[in-house]
Amino acid sequence: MYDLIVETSTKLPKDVRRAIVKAKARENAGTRAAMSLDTITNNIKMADENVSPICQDTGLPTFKIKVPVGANQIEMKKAIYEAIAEATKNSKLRPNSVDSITGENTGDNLGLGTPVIKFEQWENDYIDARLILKGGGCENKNIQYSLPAELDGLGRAGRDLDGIRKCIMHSVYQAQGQGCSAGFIGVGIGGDRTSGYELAKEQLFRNNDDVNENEDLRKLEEYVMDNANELGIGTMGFGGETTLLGCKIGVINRIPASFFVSVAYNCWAFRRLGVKIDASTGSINEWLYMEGEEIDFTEQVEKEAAKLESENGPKHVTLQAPISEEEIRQLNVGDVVTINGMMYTGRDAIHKHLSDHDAPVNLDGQIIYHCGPVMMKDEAGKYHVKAAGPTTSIREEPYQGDIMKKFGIRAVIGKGGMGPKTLAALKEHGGIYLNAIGGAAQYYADCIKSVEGVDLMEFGIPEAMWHLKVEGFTAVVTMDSHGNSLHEDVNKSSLEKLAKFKDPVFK
Ligand SMILES: O=C(O)C[C@H](O)C(=O)O
Ligand code: SF4
Repeated sequence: MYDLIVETSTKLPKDVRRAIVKAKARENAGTRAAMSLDTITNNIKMADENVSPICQDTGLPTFKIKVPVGANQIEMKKAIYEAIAEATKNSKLRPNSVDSITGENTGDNLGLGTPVIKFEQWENDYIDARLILKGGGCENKNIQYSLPAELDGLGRAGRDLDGIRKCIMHSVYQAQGQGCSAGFIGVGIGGDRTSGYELAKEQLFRNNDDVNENEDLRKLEEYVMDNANELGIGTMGFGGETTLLGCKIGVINRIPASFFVSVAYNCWAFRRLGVKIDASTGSINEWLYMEGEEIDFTEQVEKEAAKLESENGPKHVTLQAPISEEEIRQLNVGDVVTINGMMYTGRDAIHKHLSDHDAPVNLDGQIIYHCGPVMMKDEAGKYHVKAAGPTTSIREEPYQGDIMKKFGIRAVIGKGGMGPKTLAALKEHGGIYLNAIGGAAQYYADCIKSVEGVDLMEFGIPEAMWHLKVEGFTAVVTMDSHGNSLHEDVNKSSLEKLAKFKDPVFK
């Protein structure tokens, strides 16, 4: 179980790698989407080499285990709990289990409801154990439709295959870049609100290259894969050719009055693996999702480096805090910014705290990074960053603008963009929003040269305010101080494109 957890957190399965490489081939060199995919492939390679988490959000570990009749599930649960605690201690998982009401972090990923373990008996004599580590940003973009429904851009979605088609297209649109697109979706048709989502998540365990045995669903999967990319949302919501990397659809019966279509959205960092285990010895006999072509990311990364040197990319600016208002006003959406010097992490707990407390450090002219890192404390008590990509910024929308103005913060780094309240504050106060590449936790951890301090540790490791010294930390300006937002633009254009899918396709 320990090996399964470590491999799942640090190595993407082969089918997922192939989907990412295909996406790369579709993007034009030099575009934001291509640059993001370069960072993503580089990150996958670094996670392989460092045996460290691909993304800092190691999610809610969810195990699906098929056991021979008579296997002791109580003993197996105990083994899983032990392995989870051990993997957390060794920084292969971020401590991710928090009390829902107080926010207190248990520190070892164990607690009420975590991890999720589902057993099923079967007639075979071996154990099939599968694990998915699905992070919070993409989980928040799951969506459930109750048909009939009125959908933005698409109009009426009725209780038939075409209504289902509309729901699926809409689900990709509503996720925008916030679930770290390009993503994979699992769709569950039917059931109740619980079993529908369950079915949707089960689809994520299918091999991305398989073919649906149900003829209607096969056609629907192919339709979605052929058309969703036309929404133009692209990697990280930057615009681009690839928005969706996989679509798997399942169906179960429903009761007459209910008609649910449930969609589970998974980021590109699609961490799910499985093993076949000998039921008598406990040894691993086979790894799953490992068939087919192996992608050599080392070769990929070298090719990109050569390509980049020969190209004129977007405007490139280097910043070091404290940043002046004048420097900020010179930046525009699309500029690429490289940061050297200090930045401070702050996510949900910090933003709420700062809204009615003083800051523990002087934030005038400083940079806030929406990030909950994986940390390791060495024997001398010094912290080291093991994984540190951005978190979804929109959660801080109610606080961000006020906090920037209150403390004089000049730049915020996160992913997925922010809303109109923050955009107005950036204009009024002189601030920028920088979009880092979601999930690229190894890439950014490598840019962090030292941990200079930490405040508010009582909020737990992911939520504390870490003082980070960085070098060469690169992100894109997606909201500037002149009222421009790439996120607003992509949202608007993708809604227009969504409306093109209004007419019936499946009669
Ligand atoms: O919690 C995190 O670090 C990130 C989260 O998975 C997100 O996508 O926002
Ligand atoms: S940060 Fe992005 S890649 Fe990581 S778990 Fe969240 S959605 Fe997935």
